[in-house]
Amino acid sequence: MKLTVIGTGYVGLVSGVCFALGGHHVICVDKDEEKIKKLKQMESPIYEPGIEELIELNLREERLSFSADLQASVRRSDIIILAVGTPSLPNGEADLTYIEGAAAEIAKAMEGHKIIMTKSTVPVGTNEKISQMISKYTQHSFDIVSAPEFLREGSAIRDTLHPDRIIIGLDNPELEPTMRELHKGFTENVFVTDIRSAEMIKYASNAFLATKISFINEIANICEKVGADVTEVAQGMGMDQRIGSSFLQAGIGYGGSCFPKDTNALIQIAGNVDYEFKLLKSVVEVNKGQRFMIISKLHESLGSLRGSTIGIWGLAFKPNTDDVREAPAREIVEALVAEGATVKLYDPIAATNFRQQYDHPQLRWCNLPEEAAEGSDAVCLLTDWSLLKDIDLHQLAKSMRNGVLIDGRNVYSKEQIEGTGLVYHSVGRPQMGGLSGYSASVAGAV
Ligand SMILES: NC(=O)C1=CN([C@@H]2O[C@H](COP(=O)(O)OP(=O)(O)OC[C@H]3O[C@@H](n4cnc5c(N)ncnc54)[C@H](O)[C@@H]3O)[C@@H](O)[C@H]2O)C=CC1
Ligand SMILES: O=C(O)[C@H]1O[C@H](OP(=O)(O)OP(=O)(O)OC[C@H]2O[C@@H](n3ccc(=O)[nH]c3=O)[C@H](O)[C@@H]2O)[C@H](O)[C@@H](O)[C@@H]1O
Repeated sequence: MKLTVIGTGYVGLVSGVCFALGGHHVICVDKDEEKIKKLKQMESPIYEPGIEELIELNLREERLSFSADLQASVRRSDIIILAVGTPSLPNGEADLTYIEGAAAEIAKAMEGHKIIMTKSTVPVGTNEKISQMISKYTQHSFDIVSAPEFLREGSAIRDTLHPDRIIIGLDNPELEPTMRELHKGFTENVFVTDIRSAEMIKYASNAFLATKISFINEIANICEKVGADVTEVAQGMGMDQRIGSSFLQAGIGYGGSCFPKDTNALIQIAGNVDYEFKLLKSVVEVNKGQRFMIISKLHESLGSLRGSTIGIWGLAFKPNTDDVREAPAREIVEALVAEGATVKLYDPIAATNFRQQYDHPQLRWCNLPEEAAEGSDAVCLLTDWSLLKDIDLHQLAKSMRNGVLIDGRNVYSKEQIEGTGLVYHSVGRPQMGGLSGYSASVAGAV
């Protein structure tokens, strides 16, 4: 089939590349000409493991091309896939400006029948609005399909090629065979439903996953007070198949371009029909507070942070991505700066993106985790990059001014910490190491 994918972000680029791998002819379009220029040189504008190899393979086999010309690409394709951003407006609602802009352009380009498939996450009823909008600009016939995307950044290619399920929302049943054919080879698990239900499945899924995270984080906070270990609790809970073991990893809360935005959007979708989604509001509140436990734990160990040096390991909202949108690191670093700390930052991939969004004279940029730790009073691990698991913790303790390690993602085991001399705080697990001598040394330094 001939496809145009509009938007070469995390969803559009990965989908385009994977559809090309499935044997379709794909044009990936973006209005950002810099991105298109890079892509034509086989350079990915986003960091996603494996993407550049697949771009190269598909270009070589002439199934994939890149273009900034939306209208010409639409004319050459049968199926147009919308994968543009739907960021949050200040009131939490989804901003549909990019969707509307792209829809208008598609309509103006149409010279015959097209199938328009929405992969962007859009509020219930949006596909109907897209349909009305397109009808305003063209006399040609078209079909609308809602095909929400469930990939995760960092494992986007695997998630796309082997999804748990594919959701297809349509109101013209004749489209079903074409949609099954399009996704052939990815999974047999294709669930066909109406458009509004498909739109809702996307928000409900993200909201449910966010709820699991806030739930386990509250359990973690209680564990700390009653002397239980949340990793043991989560493991024991997860053995019940009705609960499942995934998304029960306690930590500093969820970030990223989707959970924060989509939970707020669903609260608004409910609010627009006079329904107060109380549970989801609490999930969001719990998540907002959770990241600041890093600051409380620093206070517990160090007292005032004025004049202290704090190392930060991890700026991305999760490992294996360069995405810093809504990363918990941002608010934590800002709070440390406001409290008068010098902050030494390290991230293997996301530092450039973070620095473009936030920089300050109190920040020091480091190329290695050891560099961020050296001479610091405390190190806070905010992203569970796998390379951090193998750090020599004995050496770490020796290189720091005060060996406080705050592990916001429960990366280290008790065995790894024992004997290092580190004062170790994690989330929902017992603290290890003493505080002796520390408070006195900070008091002396201030
Ligand atoms: N990032 C993720 O992991 C996931 C995102 N989603 C949803 O997919 C959608 C896209 O998300 P991302 O890929 O993260 O966005 P992104 O912001 O990384 O990429 C969107 C791209 O669309 C381009 N664009 C905007 N308007 C355009 C137009 N008229 N013509 C051509 N290009 C245009 C932008 O220049 C940008 O490159 C959002 O609705 C998001 O909620 C869904 C599942 C996963
Ligand atoms: O709609 C979207 O954009 C996507 O949002 C999430 O994917 P993503 O944001 O890429 O990453 P996740 O792996 O879900 O992690 C999100 C956040 O939750 C945190 N998290 C995740 C799992 C967990 O157990 N605990 C936890 O704190 C992560 O650290 C991260 O900050 C969903 O998992 C995808 O299915 C969905 O397609």
